[in-house]
Amino acid sequence: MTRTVRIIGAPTDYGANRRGVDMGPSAIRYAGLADAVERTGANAADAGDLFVARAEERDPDAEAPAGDAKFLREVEEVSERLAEEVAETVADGELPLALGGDHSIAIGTLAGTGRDAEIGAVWFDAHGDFNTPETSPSGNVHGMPLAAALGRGAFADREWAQSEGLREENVAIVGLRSVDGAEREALRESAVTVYTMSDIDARGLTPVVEDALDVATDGVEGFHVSLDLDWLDPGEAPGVGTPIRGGVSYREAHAAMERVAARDAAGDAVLRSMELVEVNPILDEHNETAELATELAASALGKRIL
Ligand SMILES: NC(=[NH2+])NCCC[C@H](N)C(=O)O
Ligand SMILES: [Mn+2]
Ligand SMILES: [Mn+2]
Repeated sequence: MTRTVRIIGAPTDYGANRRGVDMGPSAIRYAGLADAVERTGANAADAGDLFVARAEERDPDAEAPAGDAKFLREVEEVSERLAEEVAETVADGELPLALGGDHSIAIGTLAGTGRDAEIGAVWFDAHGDFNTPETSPSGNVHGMPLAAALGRGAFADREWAQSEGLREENVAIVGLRSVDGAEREALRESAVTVYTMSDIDARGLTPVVEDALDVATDGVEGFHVSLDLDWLDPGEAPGVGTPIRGGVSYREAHAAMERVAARDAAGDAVLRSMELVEVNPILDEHNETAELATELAASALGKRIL
């Protein structure tokens, strides 16, 4: 049976400090995402963009009180819409491919994909995104979605943010190289598995990604792949808001996505949902980061060289 990939745009920048990332879905579509998906042998169905109130219409009083996250009410609205759409897509037997927008959209994706099943997640990112409103130095929600989905800190009583079927034991972060002080402590005492850039340097990419996939597929029905384009080195992916030197190469990124596809094909726990986030076309060079996002999605969905 041919798989259908439903493309869902979430053009938001409420979780980040930078304008422009809300144009990510347009840039990724312009780079040829639907065609690239179809060349993997899947059907591509584009569900269009979710409604996101324009930043110009932001309520100036929406700025969070000290110690809370910025634009959390706006993030909640977008998350609820996205969760609904993702849950519906999964219920229809299709694979949701969400396009950010900043990484706060993962709150909605994970809430939706974890609604009626035990799931795992692999987080390909330079950052841990494990802050909470209490620990965040910036107040930006794109540094918090993993903690939010797991109901940590101030997210404990925010049900909309939580992913019912996701447990820390089934979460793996790959390629971490930028982490804040209190975020580091939180990661250390959590049950999340972290593979840093040093682990990739010491062991090589493939075994690290295989281990991460073991974590994310252990005893669950399916796994989510969250791909923050700042996971790659800024030389390969310049169009991101929070670039960090020393990221993975073009080839390593493709190799990782090919491991995802292989694990999906093995069928013990299938690829259930995916998202491409943090592409900022204003900071990009000739749309190369959006093109890269498109290529990497194709590799994760089974595109092969031969
Ligand atoms: N998804 C991202 N690009 N996150 C960047 C987070 C940066 C920083 N750790 C913060 O919490 O503000
Ligand atoms: Mn990041
Ligand atoms: Mn991120």
